[in-house]
Amino acid sequence: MNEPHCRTPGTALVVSRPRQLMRAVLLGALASGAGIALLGTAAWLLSRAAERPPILYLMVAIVAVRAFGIGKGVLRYTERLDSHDLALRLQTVLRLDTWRALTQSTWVGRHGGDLLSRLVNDVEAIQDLVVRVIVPVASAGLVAVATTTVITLLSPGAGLLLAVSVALAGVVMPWLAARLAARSIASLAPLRGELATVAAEASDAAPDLVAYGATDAVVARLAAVDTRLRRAEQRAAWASGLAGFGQTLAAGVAVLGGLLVGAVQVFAGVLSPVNLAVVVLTPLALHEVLATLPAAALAWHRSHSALGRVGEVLTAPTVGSPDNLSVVATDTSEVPPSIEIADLSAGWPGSAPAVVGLDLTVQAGEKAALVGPSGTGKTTVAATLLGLLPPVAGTAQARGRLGYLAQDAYLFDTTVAENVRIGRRDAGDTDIAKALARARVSMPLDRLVGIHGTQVSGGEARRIALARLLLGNADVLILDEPTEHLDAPTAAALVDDLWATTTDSGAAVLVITHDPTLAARCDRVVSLPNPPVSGTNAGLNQLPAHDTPPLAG
Ligand SMILES: Nc1ncnc2c1ncn2[C@@H]1O[C@H](COP(=O)(O)OP(=O)(O)OP(=O)(O)O)[C@@H](O)[C@H]1O
Repeated sequence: MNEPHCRTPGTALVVSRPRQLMRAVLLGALASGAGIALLGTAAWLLSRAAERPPILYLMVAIVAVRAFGIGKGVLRYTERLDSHDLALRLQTVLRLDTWRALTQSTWVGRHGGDLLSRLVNDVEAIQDLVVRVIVPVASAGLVAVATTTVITLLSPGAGLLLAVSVALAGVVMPWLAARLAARSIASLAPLRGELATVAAEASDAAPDLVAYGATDAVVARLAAVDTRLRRAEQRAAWASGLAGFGQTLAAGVAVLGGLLVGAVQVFAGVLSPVNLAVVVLTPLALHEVLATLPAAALAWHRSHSALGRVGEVLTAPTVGSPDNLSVVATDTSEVPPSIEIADLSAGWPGSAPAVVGLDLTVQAGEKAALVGPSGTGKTTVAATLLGLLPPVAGTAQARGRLGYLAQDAYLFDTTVAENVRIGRRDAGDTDIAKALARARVSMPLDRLVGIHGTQVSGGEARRIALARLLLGNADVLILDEPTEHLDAPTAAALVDDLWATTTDSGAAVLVITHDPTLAARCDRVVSLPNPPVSGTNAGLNQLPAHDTPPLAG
């Protein structure tokens, strides 16, 4: 079945399956109705049985009590199946849409590390929209109308009192709970995100914090966020407790009022004593159903804020997109691999371009070095070539099978072999071992690297990432600091191998580096000057390798 992949938040999906939603509401109403009817019929049966009629007069009621008792459970179970199915579908579509939106933009990078944990919580909170808000509220509304109608038919006065108590317990109290807890609920998800960020940061930075004796400050920060979160939760709990108290009062009014009004009617001879039990006890069961509504009102607030935040991500302007990759995958037996950058201005959203007016062509079999002081935009050029950033002006295009060695290449918490296999999913262990050997890694394939590669050295991590790249048989290579963290002999040997491989295959290679020795081994060096205050990169230099300028950083 095709789910709609709209870029509007998930309410559209709920509405897009109206039949399933209506079925869940109806089943919910029937389940609650069966519970209320069970109490009403049982009340009637007990009162009538006290009059000692022939047993046959009670048979229908006895069977009805059993049917309502069994039906209540079966109907509730089927309602849960239906509503959870709808909620999980909603979650799946939202997760996919959110993931797609995140992969198509630099949204995460621009909004801090808590965004991901907040988004996970938010998408989960949206599930409540169906399970805890729409279905319980709509089904409670239906049974409230039906029960009040039945009681009004038996005793108009008791029916009126019941209607007032329903309005109090089903509308006023949930509204009050939501109003009192609105601010705390809005702050819950951001606070949970903040707590997750501080905890993750504390764990990642643990060695530095211990070394600088800064653990107390981080623990204090954790405790402060935890305290704010606990207070917000307490305020929300207090509001729903108050609403629960109001609901109990409303239920008491319905029962005692029904007893008084009903008793008067019994004495007046307009209500049978048997029906008095029904008029008095049935409202109790109805109020049990209404008791879930303050929680529904709080869940609505939570889901509503969550939908707002997820919607913000879904409707954020796309910044960079793998779908718009500036890489043209071509059959390089017909068109040689190349990198072509013309009059490129590149930069990050919200900032002035880091690079202005860059022209650079790397032909097949050629190696060019992109150098320049730290922060001058070398990695930004690579991100633009990869299609992660749209060019601010000009063009940047890679033609061929692109391989990228990122400056901070990610290592997954698995084995060396699995980290390398990402370069080519169908590669066997022999190919992986060869790629590792070419990248000068001498580790068992099944060696675990730890979270973010924490169980290997910086140089080993770099070489594992390089092996991943080599496995992919790319013919356009962008290497961001390939010799970083390596000692001089290892770096030299690794570059020898890399050069031999890429020269044989006729690859176009762009090396981003601060290493003058590596830059000197390239055919050409393009130097990025410090970013201009205004105007263009007039000082952009293309020098032969032996004229490499002194590099900063
Ligand atoms: N994700 C990002 N969002 C916003 N700005 C960024 C981002 N990454 C880098 N920048 C900014 O863009 C500019 C260029 O950064 P870039 O990483 O391209 O420089 P670089 O020349 O590669 O530096 P280095 O040699 O230190 O790696 C810098 O001012 C940097 O602060």
